Amino acid sequence: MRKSFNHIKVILGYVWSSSPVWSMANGALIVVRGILPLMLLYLVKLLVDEIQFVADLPVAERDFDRIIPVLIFAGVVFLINALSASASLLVREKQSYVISDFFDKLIHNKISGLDYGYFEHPDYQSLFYRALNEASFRPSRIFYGVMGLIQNLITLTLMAGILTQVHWAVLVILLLITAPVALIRLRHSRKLFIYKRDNTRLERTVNYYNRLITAPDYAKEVRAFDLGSLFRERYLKLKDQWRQSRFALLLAQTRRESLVQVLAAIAFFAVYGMIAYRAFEGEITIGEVVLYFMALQRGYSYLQELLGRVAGLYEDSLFLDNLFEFLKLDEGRKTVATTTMKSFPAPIRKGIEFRDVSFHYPSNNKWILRNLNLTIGAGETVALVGANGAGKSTLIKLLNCLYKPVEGDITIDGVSLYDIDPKDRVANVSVIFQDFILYNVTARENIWFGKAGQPEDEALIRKAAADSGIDKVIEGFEKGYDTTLGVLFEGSRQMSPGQWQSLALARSFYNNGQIILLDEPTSSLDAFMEARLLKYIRTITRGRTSVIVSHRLSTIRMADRIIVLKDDNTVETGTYDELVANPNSHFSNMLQTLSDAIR
Ligand SMILES: Nc1ncnc2c1ncn2[C@@H]1O[C@H](COP(=O)(O)OP(=O)(O)OP(=O)(O)O)[C@@H](O)[C@H]1O
Repeated sequence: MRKSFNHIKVILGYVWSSSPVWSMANGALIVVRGILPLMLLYLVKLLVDEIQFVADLPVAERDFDRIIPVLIFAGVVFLINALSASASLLVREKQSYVISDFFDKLIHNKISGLDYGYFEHPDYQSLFYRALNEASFRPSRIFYGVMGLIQNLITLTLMAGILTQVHWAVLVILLLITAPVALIRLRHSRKLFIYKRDNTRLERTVNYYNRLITAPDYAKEVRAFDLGSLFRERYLKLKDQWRQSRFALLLAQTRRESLVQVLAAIAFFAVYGMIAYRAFEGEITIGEVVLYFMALQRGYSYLQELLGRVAGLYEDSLFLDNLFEFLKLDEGRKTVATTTMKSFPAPIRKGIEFRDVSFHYPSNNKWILRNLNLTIGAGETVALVGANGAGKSTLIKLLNCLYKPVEGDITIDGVSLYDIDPKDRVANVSVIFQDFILYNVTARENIWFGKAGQPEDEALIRKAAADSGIDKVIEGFEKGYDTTLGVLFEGSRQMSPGQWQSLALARSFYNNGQIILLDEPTSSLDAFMEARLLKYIRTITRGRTSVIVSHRLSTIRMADRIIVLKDDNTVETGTYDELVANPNSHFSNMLQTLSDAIR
């Protein structure tokens, strides 16, 4: 409970700091809307008593004008009540935008600063899923829950004044019949939280199959292998499993609640009976009977609402655990204080050095690289080769600081790569990953994203497109560089995988960094495009320090030097001619195996 209370306090602090004016407007409306129901009740009582009084007068003395002021007053209060309801909706909507923007920013900033490793680690997927799902709506709900609670408290306190006029015991009875339901709900909230936490994986699997069935990325293969019915079956089976245990929880709660509701109804009618009896005895007026009946009925529903809100708040605060757990994740990139960050060496004089680098992924202790020592000289172009799974892409990820070596260090001109200001590094390293992104934005933006920190440079964009050979394709579109690419949006134009790869290359050319990292840059290109591109890669890598991962001989031959990553975590390096001339080299064995296979 204490933890929940603290969570709520933190969220309210966030909300207040993000929107003090809207919070005050909301608060004022809450007070008004807390008092108005009671005023309405009193006006009904007043009206009934006035009507009764006038009706009891001899016919000649009856004067309807007596009732008119009360009617007008009731009308005004009614109008204020209705207007305040509309204003409250508007203010809530507006403030919910501010709250949602605030938390989106908090989460987006956090997620952008997180180490890349979290995204590839299965253990964190469920935490991300829960945090991102909960964070979107729980904070607003907590704020409005607290606001509603205050409104209920104001109304109930005033209502309690009326109800004690019937009998002091009425309040106790009301509390006794509503408290058990609230306790049942509190227990259910906790169970629901534990259920959701323990079943995140199941819920994610259900969503995964839903995506496999519905998302465009999978549509081709799902049809080609006729996987639709299999996935639908799995989806329904898992969803049913997920829903059944959730329904069982709800059923248990409903059973307990129903029992308590029966007792509540009995107590309720006993109090109604008491009021009716006092009216029968002439102790109270008909107006008072109406007032008490309505106050009792409203008091009961407000009290239920209030305790329901307490349970809701408790539930929301439990779920906030997910958000806070997520916000507490380490931001590896921030471990180096901004003041001690170094600049990227410009120009690079010595080159890149791997000093005793060992690496395994956080989710698996198997070494991918072990005691790796190698240098890539300034201005040198090396081809990184090796069998599938040898660790080539991993090495590219390390050079991009997506991971840090478990042991050893990678330096540029002696400066640890991890001490360099990330912004400076991004500006100096051009990269194309094996699994590059197909951005569904315009062709121009697709290229500009290579250096989005600076304004678009039209001439450079066109040059990068021409150098990667995608210019003719883009110019062939009706809207040229303004054409939205992909299949997601109306009026878009789709390109072939090879064309997308050329575009991704244009993006990395546009970045124009001192270091160029290309992970299988020509894997989807046809022989002509590849030949053309190799010529250009040779030009842009001249004078730049480049690492090119490739399985293609044509690309490998182009490099100044070849680094072969072997399965036993050792490396072999030399020029193409040196490695081929050495019959014992791993590289020449690879080539031999290849030519035997072709023969
Ligand atoms: N995120 C990850 N978590 C755990 N292990 C991983 C992860 N990514 C890759 N691996 C493992 O690391 C090893 C090296 O993978 P990497 O992608 O670097 O190989 P590669 O040489 O680029 O292969 P390919 O030629 O197929 O592209 C593989 O055994 C792979 O299973």
